[in-house]
Amino acid sequence: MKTVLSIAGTDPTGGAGIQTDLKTFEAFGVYGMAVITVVCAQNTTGVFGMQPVSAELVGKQIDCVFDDIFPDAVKVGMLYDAEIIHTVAERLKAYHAKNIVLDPVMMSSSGTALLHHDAAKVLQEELFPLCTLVTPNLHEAAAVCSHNITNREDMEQAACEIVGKTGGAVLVKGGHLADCADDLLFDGTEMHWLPAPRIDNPNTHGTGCTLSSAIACGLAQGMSLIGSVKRAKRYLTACIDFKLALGHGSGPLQHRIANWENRHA
Ligand SMILES: Nc1ncnc2c1ncn2[C@@H]1O[C@H](COP(=O)(O)OP(=O)(O)O)[C@@H](O)[C@H]1O
Ligand SMILES: Cc1ncc(COP(=O)(O)OP(=O)(O)O)c(N)n1
Repeated sequence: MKTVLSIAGTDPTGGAGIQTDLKTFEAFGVYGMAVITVVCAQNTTGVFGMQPVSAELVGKQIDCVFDDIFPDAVKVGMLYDAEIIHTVAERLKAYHAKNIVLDPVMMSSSGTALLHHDAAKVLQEELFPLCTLVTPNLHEAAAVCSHNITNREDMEQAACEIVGKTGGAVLVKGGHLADCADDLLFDGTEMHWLPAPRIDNPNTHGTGCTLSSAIACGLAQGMSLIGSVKRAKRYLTACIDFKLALGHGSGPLQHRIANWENRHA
């Protein structure tokens, strides 16, 4: 049995964070584990409160996992502050964790900051270099590169800049592009565009969490990086296209989809 660990925050309505990560792990048939970094009071309409877990307890949770069931891949999501980032980076390094996929969560779609303003630098300096893949959306990539990213040309430039800083691979997600949902994978050698039509669906809460978790599953299962990303994108597109309608805001995704493997992204 392949095992995947998510280190992330929570969403009691199940749309984002740990809850959606575990649903994704289940859909891919891997054994899912979870270390909680911050408890969030959030739903489809917004974020109403956050209580970080102490960095010490985050570290102990990670020890409990790695000392007992060593994960084949790790997905890292919301980390909240510099102290938690530092602890997570220190532990992942000490355990020689493999196949680390980082979704550098900074802001909710409703506009709430999910990362302290002084922590983005620590994230880049301490965690990015440990990762197999970093998956910023356009806003997160812009924060890392310090310039706006609004089109495919900007995305290619940002991908080069981010790989130049980290040495690992980057997936710049195009979910916030105006007319399509094309993502760009750059591994330092080749650029791979993953084209996808923009699906007319306001319910896209947790798309970034789902995508990064699905990629981690592929890596855990021994797939190549490009193979894992393409399969994850196909799965995510099917989840969005199901058009589940729950809640009063930007709703969550459906995770149990029949025959999604046979669909084009
Ligand atoms: N309306 C949509 N139609 C199709 N794919 C989408 C749509 N919205 C987002 N995606 C895809 O969901 C994934 C997450 O994208 P994005 O929204 O950019 O990240 P985040 O959730 O981190 O803000 C990407 O693969 C993106 O292309
Ligand atoms: C606990 C937690 N983690 C991450 C997010 C953000 O989710 P993401 O899939 O990156 O994007 P949106 O749902 O904001 O479009 C979150 N809200 N909570």
